[in-house]
Amino acid sequence: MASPAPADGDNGGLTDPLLVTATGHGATPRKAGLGAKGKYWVAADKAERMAAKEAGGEDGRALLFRKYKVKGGLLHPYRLLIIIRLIAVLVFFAWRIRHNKSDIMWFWTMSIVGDVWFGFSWLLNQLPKFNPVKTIPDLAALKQQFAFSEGTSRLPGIDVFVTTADPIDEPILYTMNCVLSILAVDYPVDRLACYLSDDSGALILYEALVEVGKFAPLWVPFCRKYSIEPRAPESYFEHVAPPQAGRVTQEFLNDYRRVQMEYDEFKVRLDILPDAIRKRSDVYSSMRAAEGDQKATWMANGTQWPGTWIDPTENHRKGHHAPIAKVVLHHPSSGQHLGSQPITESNLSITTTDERLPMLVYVSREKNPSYDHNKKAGALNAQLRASALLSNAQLVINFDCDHYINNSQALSSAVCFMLDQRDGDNTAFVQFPQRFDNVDPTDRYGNHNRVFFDGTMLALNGLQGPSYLGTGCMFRRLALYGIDPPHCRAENITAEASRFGNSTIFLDSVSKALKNDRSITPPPIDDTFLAELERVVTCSYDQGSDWGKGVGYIYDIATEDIVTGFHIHGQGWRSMYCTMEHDAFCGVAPINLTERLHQIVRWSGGSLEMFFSHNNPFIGGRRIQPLQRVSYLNMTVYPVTSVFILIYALSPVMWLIPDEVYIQRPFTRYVVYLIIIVVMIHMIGWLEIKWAGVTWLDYWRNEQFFMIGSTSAYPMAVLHMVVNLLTKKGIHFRVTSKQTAADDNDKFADLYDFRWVPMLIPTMAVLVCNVGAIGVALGKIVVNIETWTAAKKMHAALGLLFNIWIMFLLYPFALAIMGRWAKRPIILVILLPVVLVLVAILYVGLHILLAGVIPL
Ligand SMILES: O=c1ccn([C@@H]2O[C@H](COP(=O)(O)OP(=O)(O)O[C@H]3O[C@H](CO)[C@@H](O)[C@H](O)[C@H]3O)[C@@H](O)[C@H]2O)c(=O)[nH]1
Ligand SMILES: [Mn+2]
Repeated sequence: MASPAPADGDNGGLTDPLLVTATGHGATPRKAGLGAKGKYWVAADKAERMAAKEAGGEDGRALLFRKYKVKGGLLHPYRLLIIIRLIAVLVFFAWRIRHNKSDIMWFWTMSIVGDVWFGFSWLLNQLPKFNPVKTIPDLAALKQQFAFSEGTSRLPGIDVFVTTADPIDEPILYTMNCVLSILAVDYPVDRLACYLSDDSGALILYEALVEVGKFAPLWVPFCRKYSIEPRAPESYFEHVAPPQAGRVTQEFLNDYRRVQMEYDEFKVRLDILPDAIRKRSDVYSSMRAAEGDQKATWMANGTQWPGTWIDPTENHRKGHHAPIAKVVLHHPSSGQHLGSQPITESNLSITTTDERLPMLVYVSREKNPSYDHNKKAGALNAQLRASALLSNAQLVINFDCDHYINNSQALSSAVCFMLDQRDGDNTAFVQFPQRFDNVDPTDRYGNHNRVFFDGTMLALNGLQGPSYLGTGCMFRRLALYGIDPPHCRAENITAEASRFGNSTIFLDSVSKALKNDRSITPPPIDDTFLAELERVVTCSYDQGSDWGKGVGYIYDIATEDIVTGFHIHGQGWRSMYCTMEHDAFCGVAPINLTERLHQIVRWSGGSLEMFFSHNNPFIGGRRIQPLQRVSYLNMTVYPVTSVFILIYALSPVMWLIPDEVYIQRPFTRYVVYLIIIVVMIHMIGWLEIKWAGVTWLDYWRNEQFFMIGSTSAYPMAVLHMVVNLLTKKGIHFRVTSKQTAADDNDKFADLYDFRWVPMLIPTMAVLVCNVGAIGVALGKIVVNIETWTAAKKMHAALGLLFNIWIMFLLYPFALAIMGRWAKRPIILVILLPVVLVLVAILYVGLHILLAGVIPL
């Protein structure tokens, strides 16, 4: 699991998360010893450190992170190999063009186009990786410079946003665990606020938050007192070994049991919420039935819920309801809680522990069928505005509801980058890698995406910075507002209503943000203030302003993340990648193939949409560095590659043609050249996985999933895009289901739950085509073994190599269609040869039967 079991030792049984050395992620334990720096990295900021030391930190700011580059011994061969391959590819093209001999000329021409595209897209992908940089926060320096204790702290405020869109598809328990992990994070409570955006407008989510407000007064001090990790109770109780009597103090044992019991009760209360709300509503509604009221949904205080009702009616359904903003836990300085007393009067034996909690706010923006809600970006922008009115923190960070804080130091770590004396002020956002703890042990569908998170992103970190990836990313509020970075900011910027919308309080908050003149405590929350809070989350607020265009998260695209990051980079800001030895955040990934592919369609579709928008990397983003631009180009056009891959993968169909046909002559040479440049890709990949610190399995899964995606989701996205260009219809945001196959006994039940969707037809076609081709090839060999020349046998063998390679790449897909049978992959190993032999026999039989009729 995500965190190494820390429950032994004598400080109440817990270790300092910063000192944890054995890194772990998901179910696959990583090789120990890779450490923070890894053995292939060396310090890259010695000179800077020396200079800072000599200057004696005159500007009062320390170096708050360390920078590492890849060791010369690995970096130089890596770069050299890239150059050699580039030359090899060019030579290969020249050779092909000079030997333009083929049995099917149109196919030859197409394959040349395909090869040129492969070469080009490889270059787009490879060039930005020339100079990977790893940056690691120096928390000790931060703690030394900025006092953490309340009252004296000079740390900037952080507003944390959580988004949820559905209480069923996105289980409430996950969302509440996310919220609890935020409330318990190690950061000054008066400088932290948590906002939950609920796009379903369901009372149940609000009441679940109220329950959190009752359980948190126990959970948070418990975490603080014993330095609990992770601070999401579900993960803590489920995955961390329980303390054993005798090995920990009695006090810890007692507190642990107490908190665990209360947590179980908290879960029960969450479970009965739907029933409780329904029963209460029935009672109230029957009392009011005489007054002719509809069957409303009622809150505990006897008022009607302004959001979605259990029995939806006009103005009270998911896509149509009033704006709601409710403070669940007030700012600690106000010293009041919302009617909710902590569960018991006598808490833990927490005499010395700080019991205060950060502010917690529920927001459900208004919904109306006549407005476009702009999906997640719309929700985040509503939170951005609501939080500006209440806490207006300098920094904001957002989480998907299925992610939680796994390392309580994560927020402070991101702050290290923002406050660093080097480029801190020009850093717009700090992105963390995404980690998942529900992925099957061998990561069948490449959910961990290590090659991307640990390779590509470190590469970008050496340029202008990683792209924004949607969750676990801390922003500077001003950067999100579309303000230029300090190094190129105009003087006297004013907050205009035409740009930010016409709320005076909001505009005032922008001016304050610009002057960095904020107060820690929120304004008094009276009725006028609450009305304004709700007004900034109405549908119409965005209208006629720059929200979603140059202000806030960007609209009109299936994926707001890449484009929002692009826009910010385009203004000249930089970003930083924050890797921590003990993973900062952890989330849930779709391990079901169909769900996973839907997610991929959205991502790749969003990329293409970006390419065909004014945010196209060729024309947009005026201050983007050249190589960073190349990388954005790669991120937006990569799905196109799949069209060529799909054609190639279907080409073995040629085995069915009776004659010998060669796409390129001389064939043997062609294949040998091809093998050389393909092998070189993997040699580069091999060096890459070394510096990225990922395993061969990670690399291989990545290759496999790219093949599966290239025959399903990516071409689907391309198709979507074509339709989109013709009809102007965007891709629908289908929230990734967090639970499909429910099975209490099998954590990975989803893996074996296979559902057909049309986009899988090409994948199936490729599989059938390759199995058929290998079978027919075997048959041909049997029939012709006597007559074939050595050269011909060689050609057959080389052709087959390609087919077999495709089969290996499609292996996870083959497992997917086996459904539950895939629990024993051995079946496939037996079944496949049987099928191949059957096809071969069929071919031989047909050959004998029809010998005189048609030439086979
Ligand atoms: O109308 C909407 C739709 C989605 N969401 C939220 O958006 C988040 C991401 O949705 P999810 O279905 O979980 O998407 P994933 O594919 O798991 O998310 C990945 O891909 C998204 C981009 O497509 C990124 O924004 C995410 O951060 C990234 O984790 C969730 O918290 C949702 O509740 C909303 O708030 N409102
Ligand atoms: Mn998700």
